[in-house]
Amino acid sequence: MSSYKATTIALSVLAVAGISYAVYFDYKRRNDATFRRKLRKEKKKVDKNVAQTKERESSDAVAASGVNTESLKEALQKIREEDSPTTTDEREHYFMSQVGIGEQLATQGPAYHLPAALSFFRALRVYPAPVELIMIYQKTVPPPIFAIVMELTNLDAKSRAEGYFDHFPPASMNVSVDSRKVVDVKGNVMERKCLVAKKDFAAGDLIYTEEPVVATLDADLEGKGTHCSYCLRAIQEATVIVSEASTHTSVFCSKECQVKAKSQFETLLFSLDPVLPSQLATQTPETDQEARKIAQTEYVDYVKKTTKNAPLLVAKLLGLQVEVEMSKLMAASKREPSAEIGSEDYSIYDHLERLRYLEVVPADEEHKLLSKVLEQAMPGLEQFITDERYAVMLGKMMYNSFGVCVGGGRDDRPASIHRPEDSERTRASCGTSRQHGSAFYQVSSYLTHNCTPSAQVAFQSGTSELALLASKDIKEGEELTVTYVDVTQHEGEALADARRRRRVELARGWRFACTCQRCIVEARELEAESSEQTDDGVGQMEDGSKVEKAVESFEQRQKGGLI
Ligand SMILES: C[S@@+](CC[C@H](N)C(=O)[O-])C[C@H]1O[C@@H](n2cnc3c(N)ncnc32)[C@H](O)[C@@H]1O
Repeated sequence: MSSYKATTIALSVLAVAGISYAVYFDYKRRNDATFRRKLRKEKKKVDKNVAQTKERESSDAVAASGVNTESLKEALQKIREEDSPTTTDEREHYFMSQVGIGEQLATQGPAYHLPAALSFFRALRVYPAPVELIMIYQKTVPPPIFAIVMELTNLDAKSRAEGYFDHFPPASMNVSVDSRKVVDVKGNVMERKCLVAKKDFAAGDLIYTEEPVVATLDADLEGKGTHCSYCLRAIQEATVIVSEASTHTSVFCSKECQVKAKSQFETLLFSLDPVLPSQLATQTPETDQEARKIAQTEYVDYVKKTTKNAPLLVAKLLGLQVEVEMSKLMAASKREPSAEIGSEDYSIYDHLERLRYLEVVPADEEHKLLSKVLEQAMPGLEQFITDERYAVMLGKMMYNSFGVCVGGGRDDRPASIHRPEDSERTRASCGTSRQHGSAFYQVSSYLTHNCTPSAQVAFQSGTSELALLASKDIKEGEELTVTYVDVTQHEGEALADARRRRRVELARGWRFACTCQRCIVEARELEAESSEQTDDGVGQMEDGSKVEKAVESFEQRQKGGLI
């Protein structure tokens, strides 16, 4: 039996590898660090292999295949423009036929190396388990062809990574992401990403509105019947839709919110309904309903007790990802949060991957309880979120989420049960202590902080929809900034105290020392005013860990009555 036939047989077995693989297929292909590590490792091996092969084969034969980076880029572009199969059946059929074509062409000599590799590459693009497939290719596809497949894979990954900010944010939002150099109080130059205006705005103008990717009510409001669990809107008792079966006691303001919540996270996390549509359900083992309910109840009890919102944002993001993959599988719905990004090539995964995050150590039980919920809903799904991945996702939500303050916020939010340094902080101009819930937004997560901001976040529609309003006249190309914390100088508060309060809050929540003009000017003023030490220790820090140390020492000094 030829090695090529072996490829077909091995692949036929793998092609029915199971639905759970398919569900997070795209996710793995794009974001799995192990996959990428393996790719790099494979590439090294392949480069070595190719070098040896090249020595063996006549240079004429290699040249005959006509392969160079430019021709590969051109071929890649053409493949991208081709229609991709959408349903599972179509994918399977497309996959098998491309492998078949690749095998045929591979026997035709060096002149056909490139077309053969292109077919194998097409098959790889739609295969649910790319790592396994590459390993099979490595054993069964002739080395020069395999080398081309790997080169195509690397070029594909590289160009996707580089092209992201050409498509994001969508043009309709009038903003773009830019890298800007900033100088801190010590004169150090740093670079950071920020949002800039793509046209002029007058003070008071609406710059854009943005729906959250995921949002969650504060724990004390969840299930109380006063706010919608999906859009966070305040609701009248008469209009409340109670989801009786929800283990999270969710309530909704409308049928629409209920339906969206159900498809995005309720089904997976807080219900006993099947996660897979009936057409696919036959392919997964039966789940134990009682065990599923217990897992959900334990998880809900935990998140209510911890009163932090980031764990639920992570869980809901997972729900959303499962829904997106399911929709793709079913080809039943085109809904994807990334549709706004303006290119089918990019999705929410690409966005999440690029976000910076806080390094956090999640409570041990938090990840275990969520894993159990996933496992009980769809065995195998828990593997989707490793310890490391969970910590990163949690750090991303903690670093990037906004506090939703409808109508200026509320006065009855329970005080945090955590130590100040462990209390969760969201970017909320009214202060996290007055918010109704937390939400994560794709575009707004790039808004930087300024103590005299150029824009302001508002929730005008009374829901978690974020509106960015110009606080002053803004010129095209100018950085858009908001306040992450309350930057007002309270009545009776000295300038130095107000400055220190907001900077400590920024350092605790986001581990940075604010470099804005107001902070710099005030520092100079305070220095000039008094010969006393005006530095709070927070302003001199260059990296997160040092900022944290400064905060600690600041707190100790505060406790000791030194400041
Ligand atoms: C909350 S993060 C999110 C940024 C973006 N989503 C990302 O992932 O790259 C914003 C970061 O920009 C930097 N930054 C924002 N405003 C700043 C300011 N006024 N002074 C210094 N650094 C600032 C800090 O490092 C801060 O943590």
